[in-house]
Amino acid sequence: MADVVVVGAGLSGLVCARRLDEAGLDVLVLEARDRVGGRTLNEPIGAGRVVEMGGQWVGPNHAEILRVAAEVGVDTFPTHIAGQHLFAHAGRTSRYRGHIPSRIPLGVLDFRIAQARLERMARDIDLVDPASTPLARRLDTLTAETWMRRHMHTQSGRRLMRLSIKAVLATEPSELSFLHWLFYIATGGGLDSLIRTDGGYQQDRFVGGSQAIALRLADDLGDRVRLSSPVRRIEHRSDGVRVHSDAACFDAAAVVVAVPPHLLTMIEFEPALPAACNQLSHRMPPGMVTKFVAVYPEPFWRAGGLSGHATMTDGPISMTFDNSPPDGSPGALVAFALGDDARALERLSAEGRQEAVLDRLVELFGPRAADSVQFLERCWGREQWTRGCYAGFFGPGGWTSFGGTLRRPDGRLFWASAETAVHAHGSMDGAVSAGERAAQEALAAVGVVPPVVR
Ligand SMILES: Cc1cc2nc3c(=O)[nH]c(=O)nc-3n(C[C@H](O)[C@H](O)[C@H](O)COP(=O)(O)OP(=O)(O)OC[C@H]3O[C@@H](n4cnc5c(N)ncnc54)[C@H](O)[C@@H]3O)c2cc1C
Repeated sequence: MADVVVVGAGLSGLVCARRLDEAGLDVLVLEARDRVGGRTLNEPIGAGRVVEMGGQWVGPNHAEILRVAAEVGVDTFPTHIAGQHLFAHAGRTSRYRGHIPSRIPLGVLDFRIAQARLERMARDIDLVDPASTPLARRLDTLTAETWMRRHMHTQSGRRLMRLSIKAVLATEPSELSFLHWLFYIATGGGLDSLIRTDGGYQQDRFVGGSQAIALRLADDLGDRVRLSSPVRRIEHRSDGVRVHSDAACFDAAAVVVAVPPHLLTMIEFEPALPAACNQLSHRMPPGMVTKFVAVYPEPFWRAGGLSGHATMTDGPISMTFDNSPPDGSPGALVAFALGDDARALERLSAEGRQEAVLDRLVELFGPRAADSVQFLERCWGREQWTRGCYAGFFGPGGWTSFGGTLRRPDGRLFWASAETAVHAHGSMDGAVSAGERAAQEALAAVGVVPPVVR
């Protein structure tokens, strides 16, 4: 019998298990996939180099993931951003510097005024319980799209704001609760912090790829991590839990479920979860993102004075970055298809998607972009054990009806995952802090430390 079973070997579950292990508990991690890391994933691009197909960037305010990376000996390096960026809008591509394209001054002004207003409103958000923010219900029943239509005055400004929302949450503003958008701005330390490279969320990457952190955490835990062990059923009683996976069935004093809320529908609970918790699992859908990486012998765009970063308001991809390894060899461009664009690309064959993405890269970076030596794609909506990314978000009414159950323990059941984080919600940093918090709760439940005061 283990003290605690952790379901899911993403960053959240692995960090939780590490803390429980450090406290002297007997811990077991059950992972559905045949690998660890969940939404972080490295793909080889030759000569021992990798690119990240899942979460990859960290910013200066991501202290939790940076601390864990340092603990397991994974360094960071700056995202390559030197040079001019590209902005493709209304059929024309132009160059710019800074982090907002300046070609459409009225649109930029409209965007900046809206940003200031959003950041003012975000300062009032109660991060621990957004539903108790003043006027929460009113904010929660609006979509971000409705707010933009009411409060922004130019089509180009709205297109910039739509692009920012898609880039940050991988969802359409029409699907998103306005309260969730404000919460996300607050949890990320402001809109600039969310969209910036220097000084923001995209500032740094991990040497050897972000999945290296999960791989090292799992190495340290050794055979206490069981792969290919999807958890199908959890029986929970006042004196313990029984966790049924495809591999075996395990008894423990407590269980930490470290999977995103929408995947709870794939686990049977006995007795059934409270109604609000059951419903929450249907009310926090993930965004939709397909990530493409085109690999080249060298980062040829740098010689032309380009950074490799491009933003586009008219699809089929919305942004690109230079994703080459630290020494720039080989060259790699990462491209993101987000929300409806990613859904539209799913209707094409793999060859059709590759052609559509490379054609767009050629329009942006010139004919050499057609000559990729390797082309990778990862549609996270197609992944059985993820089903969409970057993270779960709330649509209209979600926070005020279901937010209160997001991380509330139920007897011997505890909840982790990036979606349960207060700070840097939905990110790798959030995954780590949620894992640490759930570990503290589980330790209190088995009597190792006093209960956590929330
Ligand atoms: C394309 C993409 C880009 C992103 N970009 C960034 C970024 O640049 N910076 C950033 O900070 N974040 C980014 N993110 C988000 C970040 O990767 C995630 O928030 C974080 O990795 C989530 O960790 P987690 O442990 O909470 O969840 P997950 O990584 O999803 O881990 C959950 C684990 O549980 C397993 N599982 C699910 N169901 C079961 C079951 N029934 N039984 C057993 N195991 C189960 C899954 O296989 C998975 O391994 C991105 C994500 C994606 C996909």
